[in-house]
Amino acid sequence: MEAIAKIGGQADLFGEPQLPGFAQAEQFLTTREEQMLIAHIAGVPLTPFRFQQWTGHRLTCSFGWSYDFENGAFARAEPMPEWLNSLRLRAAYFAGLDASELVQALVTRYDPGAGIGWHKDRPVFEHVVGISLGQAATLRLRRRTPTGFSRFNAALASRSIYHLSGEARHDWEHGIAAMDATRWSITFRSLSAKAKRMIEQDEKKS
Ligand SMILES: O=C(O)CCC(=O)C(=O)O
Ligand SMILES: [Fe+2]
Repeated sequence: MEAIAKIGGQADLFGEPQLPGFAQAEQFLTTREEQMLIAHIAGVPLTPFRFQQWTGHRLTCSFGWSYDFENGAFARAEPMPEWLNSLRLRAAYFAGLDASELVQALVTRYDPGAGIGWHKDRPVFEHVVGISLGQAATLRLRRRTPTGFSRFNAALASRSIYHLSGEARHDWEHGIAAMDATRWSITFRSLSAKAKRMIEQDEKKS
């Protein structure tokens, strides 16, 4: 109830509070698909997330495009592996996007004790579509108000999918509290108009 009051009183058919630009669905994957994806991720060269000498317990690998948090470099990365193809198609369909828009995939493993602090995704990206595997988590969102923060929490069940766009993506920060068992996520992203222009200009030069 608190969230409903705080974000302006919108609720869906089931009385669940709504945050504009945030959508999610449970049972997006079967348990077998979840297990297969986790097995594929075991073969991915994940590296610890690093930012200004701070190493998180979070391990990641980018496909398609990568953003280096240490030097701000945005660059082409390894192409997406084939095992992500059908997932990308389905994720795009869920988000109402064309699969060709989802040019980045970030594969993340959160070991026990790992989470992700408050942030907004980098401005080179636009849509964020995330799939959760393993331990359930809570995606926390917040937005500053004159007197404090509006807050919105979304349960990320294993095998569920969410889409961050518009207001939820641009105006709200999000984070995930540390979990006590392993969670994996696969997040697909599209590029922002600004990033597309930047790439076009770079490619004209070369
Ligand atoms: O693990 C997730 O579902 C989301 C993580 C996240 O916010 C990010 O990688 O930007
Ligand atoms: Fe994020």
